[in-house]
Amino acid sequence: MSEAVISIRDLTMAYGSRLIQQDVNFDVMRGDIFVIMGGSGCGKSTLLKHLLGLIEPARGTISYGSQNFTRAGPAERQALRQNWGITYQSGGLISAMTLADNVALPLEQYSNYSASDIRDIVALKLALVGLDGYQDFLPAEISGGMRKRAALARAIALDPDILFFDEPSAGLDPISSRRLDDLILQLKESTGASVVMVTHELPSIFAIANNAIYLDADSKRMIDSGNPAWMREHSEHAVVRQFLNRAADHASGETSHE
Ligand SMILES: Nc1ncnc2c1ncn2[C@@H]1O[C@H](COP(=O)(O)OP(=O)(O)OP(=O)(O)O)[C@@H](O)[C@H]1O
Repeated sequence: MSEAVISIRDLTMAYGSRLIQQDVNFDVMRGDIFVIMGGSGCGKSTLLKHLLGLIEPARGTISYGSQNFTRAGPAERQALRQNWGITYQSGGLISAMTLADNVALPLEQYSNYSASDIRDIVALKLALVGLDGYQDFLPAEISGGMRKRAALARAIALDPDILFFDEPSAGLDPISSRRLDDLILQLKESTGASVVMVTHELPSIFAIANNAIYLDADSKRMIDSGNPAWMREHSEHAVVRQFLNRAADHASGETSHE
């Protein structure tokens, strides 16, 4: 039976007096690969920052399971955060540290594993993302796609329940992007983690997401939610159908010179 891992109720987001989105309601269910969609500037990154507790809601609540995150104190929030793995758009690896040291960082910070256990876990996580043998490389010594995968290895170091991605495939070529999609899907299957992501990569949405919301910049409301493939055909909002049908155009050829 599926259960909600994140519940958003009547969420209004604003920067000071500047309203970004109002009355947003949705649930992320366990095992979802959930995508936050919408045109540029609609508030996708802002919503992700709310989910991570980096920005506080103007109104409404964010809950993780039965815990009200919005009202939680620092200790409770920290406990919840330890169940999250986060990869930022830039990757966020520390450039002066090897991949192994980067992946070891959260383990050293938040677990009680011994040094030798940490070495084993790091090797396992790097192998899971296809970076076996790259332990001693610095981030600058590997490709962009490999850096994204290394960041993913670090995000899964503590076996999180929820993985958050901000534009995971930004800046990647289509093949690396596809490989990252496959990896996210595979990790979701093998770890049972739920995945929440912001992405502009429309082909990725159809490849891996089962659930999504669409934030509309004009009305400043979440105007649709559900399975993206279903929404592409059946959304009652033309703007949502158009947004998702662009994906088919992108996926079907490289002929556009835009
Ligand atoms: N710190 C801030 N202070 C004021 N306004 C902000 C701030 N950060 C973002 N905004 C504004 O909030 C709106 C939503 O921004 P956000 O980055 O969340 O959109 P987005 O949907 O992620 O956009 P994109 O797809 O272009 O990355 C934009 O109009 C942006 O200019």
